Amino acid sequence: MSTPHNSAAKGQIAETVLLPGDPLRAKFIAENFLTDVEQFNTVRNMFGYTGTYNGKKVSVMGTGMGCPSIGIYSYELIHMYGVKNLIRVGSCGAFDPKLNLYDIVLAIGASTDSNYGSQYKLPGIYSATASWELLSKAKKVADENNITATVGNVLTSDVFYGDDMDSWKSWAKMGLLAAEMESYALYCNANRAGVNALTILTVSDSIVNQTETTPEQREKGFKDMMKIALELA
Ligand SMILES: O=P(O)(O)O[C@H]1O[C@H](CO)[C@@H](O)[C@H]1O
Ligand SMILES: O=c1cc[nH]c(=O)[nH]1
Repeated sequence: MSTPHNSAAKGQIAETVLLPGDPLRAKFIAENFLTDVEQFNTVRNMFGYTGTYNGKKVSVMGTGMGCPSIGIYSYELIHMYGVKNLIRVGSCGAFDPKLNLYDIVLAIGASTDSNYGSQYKLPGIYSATASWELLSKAKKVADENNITATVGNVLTSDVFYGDDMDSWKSWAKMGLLAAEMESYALYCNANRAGVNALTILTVSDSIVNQTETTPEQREKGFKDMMKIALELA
């Protein structure tokens, strides 16, 4: 079997899949953290791999950027490939001044300016939330490994270069920690289907402090994020 976007055969994808936005980050994870790696997808260069971590089968696949893109890939992973645990490993821009570069954020919920949730025709506004099972385990792994991980609400935005570059301040007033572009759609798809999803983010820049990571810092932060995500498999 295959889909318009994924050439994997049924059974080639593990029940737990790590989902970076960048397909090259998927390649990096497969090459540096997994053994016995098999590539299952190259369609649109959205690389997907399955391998082994600590004796457990785990997959990793890029999602692209934004709700429509992760919406497609996560839907297919859940409904066509039987994936049960979807763990986004992404970067974010921090609103909270207490967040340092390459700190980890565990997104307990995602607020949004996206219209993704309108498809469900709900009589109100949906709060998209993470799997408690994955979230509590991720926090435990972080604590045990002395990794600073802040749990909170994030903004999933449809825009990276918004017309109003100060709009983040209104979200920050509501306690949101950081901005990224995919978690709301991921959580909607997972919750609608009754499977588990969690977003783990590395702070790649601070919108409030006007700072950004060097490549070296990014590498360290991203490694912490991978460690937490892979321990959930
Ligand atoms: O690093 P990734 O996972 O792509 O995540 C963030 O980076 C991209 C924007 O540069 C958006 O996809 C945003 O969510
Ligand atoms: O500022 C940022 C950084 C990463 N990802 C985003 O969506 N925004």
